[in-house]
Amino acid sequence: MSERILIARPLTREAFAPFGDVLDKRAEAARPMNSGRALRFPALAEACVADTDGRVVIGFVAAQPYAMPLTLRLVERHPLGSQAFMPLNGAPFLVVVCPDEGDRPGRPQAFVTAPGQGVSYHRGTWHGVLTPFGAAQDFLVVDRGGPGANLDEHPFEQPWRIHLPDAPPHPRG
Ligand SMILES: NC(=O)N[C@@H](O)C(=O)O
Ligand code: NI
Repeated sequence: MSERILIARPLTREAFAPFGDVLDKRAEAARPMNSGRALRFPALAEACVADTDGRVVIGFVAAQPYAMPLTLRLVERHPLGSQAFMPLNGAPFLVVVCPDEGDRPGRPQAFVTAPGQGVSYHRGTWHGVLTPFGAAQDFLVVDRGGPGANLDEHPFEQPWRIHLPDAPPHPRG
């Protein structure tokens, strides 16, 4: 069976809207604060928890890079809360999401963030795990803490090979 190949495309708010929010201060009207010595971008997204036992937590992830093209073998979702990743450096990273089709992930969609962008997955969005490439990357993560099962995983019978844009699936020539 031939490989299933996907080419990632640049992340846009519109394309990502069914899956989550793009954290991008450029898309927000800034408000001056502290007597104008600082600018606040008030709400890039809203963190949510779906249950009273949950709470929103802020964490830190030091993530190792993945080789590209990525072999995507599994996606996951968090049914009890949203999950946001904001890189602490200006490097892009790979984001893979899937629509939900009858409680199973549909065809993946792959995106590459612009430098300085982060993402916040809506509660229950199927997504690949955090995927830096090229170099290790640190992230702030905002998601749900608390008791209960907040992780569903779905392994693919056949993996996907995900290529970065303008990286041909097969070398030319
Ligand atoms: N498990 C965890 O904190 N990370 C994953 O959910 C992920 O999306 O990378
Ligand atoms: Ni996750």
